[in-house]
Amino acid sequence: MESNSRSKFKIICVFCGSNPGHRKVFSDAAIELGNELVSRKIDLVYGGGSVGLMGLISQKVYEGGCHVLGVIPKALVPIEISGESVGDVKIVSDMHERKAEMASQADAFIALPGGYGTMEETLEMITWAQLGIHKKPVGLLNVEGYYNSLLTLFDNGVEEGFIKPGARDIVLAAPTARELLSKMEVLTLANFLYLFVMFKGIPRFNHSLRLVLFFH
Ligand SMILES: C/C(=C\CNc1ncnc2c1ncn2[C@@H]1O[C@H](COP(=O)(O)O)[C@@H](O)[C@H]1O)CO
Repeated sequence: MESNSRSKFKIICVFCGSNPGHRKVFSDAAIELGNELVSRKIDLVYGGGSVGLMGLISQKVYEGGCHVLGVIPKALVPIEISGESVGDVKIVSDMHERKAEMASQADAFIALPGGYGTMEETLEMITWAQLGIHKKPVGLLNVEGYYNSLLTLFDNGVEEGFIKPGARDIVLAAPTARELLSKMEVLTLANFLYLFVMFKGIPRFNHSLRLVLFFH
């Protein structure tokens, strides 16, 4: 079903498994996220190729009429490695350039279930947010609790003093694509309002509001 309002996001980067996982629920989640992006008219940037969940989501978004950009390092281009991509493909020299390119193109990041590659890419975007390199939301699509143990590890990092409580909030999570995108939209709107009030201000309430927001 098509949504009435345009999303705050024009293009979202999805990290996901180059394998489909053992259970159908993961493929279903990739397809559902693809449908949700299409209904909100959000374009996709991803790792290129047609293997695993990457193939499923890119196909869905492409068929739904949104733009798909695959960013793929030279070494993964041969079709027997990554399969044939849909949409546009940008070939880059290595994995580092791929990540930087995906990060600069996207307004937000979502991780579907995946393996080391997915986790590494997602963790890097979280780290960049922590360092202030970007202010884009990062969401985990926690399909059937796939990311529960990672989220628990983050909580433990806070408990043990390695992750600041504020930095823990960088990571959003939800069990469905719809809920996750809604949470990410709300966060983006809140950040926008925060910046607006900090820099433009609201006449009369200006000073006190700034103080409240600053100490929030
Ligand atoms: C080795 C396998 C497939 C290789 N093909 C890939 N093609 C494109 N991108 C890939 C590939 N493998 C990994 N990636 C990147 O890492 C992420 C997924 O890694 P994961 O370990 O499967 O989570 C993905 O976002 C790509 O950027 C067969 O496994």
